[in-house]
Amino acid sequence: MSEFANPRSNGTPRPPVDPSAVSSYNTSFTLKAGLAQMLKGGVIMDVVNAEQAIIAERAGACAVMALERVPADIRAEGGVARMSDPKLIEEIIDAVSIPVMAKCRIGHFVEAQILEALGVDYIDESEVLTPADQVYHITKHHFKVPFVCGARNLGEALRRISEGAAMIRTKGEAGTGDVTEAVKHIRTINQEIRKAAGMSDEELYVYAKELGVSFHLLKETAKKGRLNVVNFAAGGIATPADAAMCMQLGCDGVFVGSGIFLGHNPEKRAKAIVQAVTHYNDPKVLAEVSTDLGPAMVGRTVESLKQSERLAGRGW
Ligand SMILES: O=C(CO)[C@H](O)[C@H](O)COP(=O)(O)O
Repeated sequence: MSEFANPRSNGTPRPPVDPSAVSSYNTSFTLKAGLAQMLKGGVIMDVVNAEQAIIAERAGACAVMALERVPADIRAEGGVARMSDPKLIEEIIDAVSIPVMAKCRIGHFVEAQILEALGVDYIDESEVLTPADQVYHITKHHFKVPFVCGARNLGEALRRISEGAAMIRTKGEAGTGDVTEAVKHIRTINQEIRKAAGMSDEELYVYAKELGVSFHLLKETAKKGRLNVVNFAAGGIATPADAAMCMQLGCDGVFVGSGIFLGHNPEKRAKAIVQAVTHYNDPKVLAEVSTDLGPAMVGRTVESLKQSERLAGRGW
């Protein structure tokens, strides 16, 4: 046995690492993360059919998320939630010119392969669907299409980025219409980045171990003072004020799912939320766009949810 052989292998020599493959990983990640930068300052809206997708596009959404049921309905109906029917996704792709995202289950790399073959612009490996794997997330570097993933804290965000996620969204508690968890996750990530930014290398090594992340990625994040990919807010955003609050807390944009098409007057609310994200620092505009929208979705408070009903705990 050579001195470099792995004692646990069957003796077959491991192929040497191909440096060009490593650098193409990096190039492709840079491209995918750059693509996500183009969504900055925008609103991504959940839509369940082509008609809603057209409303979202006309309202100024920067992208749509194609799915069969918005999170509030997934929550209400229960059962196993899976990738949507390709027919629905194709109808939505045909209906709009803005990017179309679609969700696969956590760890379900075959659903991701199918979504990539359908030509979606982004895949969301989402805790809103029932996880397919209790241990592993998808190795997103293996795909050409960019992925967005949810995170509740800096550790989760950096682990997903290491796996190849080109965009992060705070998880919030989807389908509730209650913005508290989104706010908590945004604040947690911000606080943890600030903490890392004040650390020496020795301290960062220990913090990286504590968070379960790569020292180099943590150091890069600390130096930048932000994630190295865009971070959108998601989960429970139901009003223009919710959306503007997430932006003022430092997010690059927002996802709105249940809040638009389960509220009254979806067209007006969709436009109002887009305006609120654009003018998030202008209370006069926020007052104007918040006026006369009709009732927001009824929703549920996060506090009233049983542990088993919480979606944000899925993924690790
Ligand atoms: O899963 C999503 C992002 O990938 C949803 O778009 C978002 O989280 C929806 O949450 P809500 O219905 O509470 O707006």
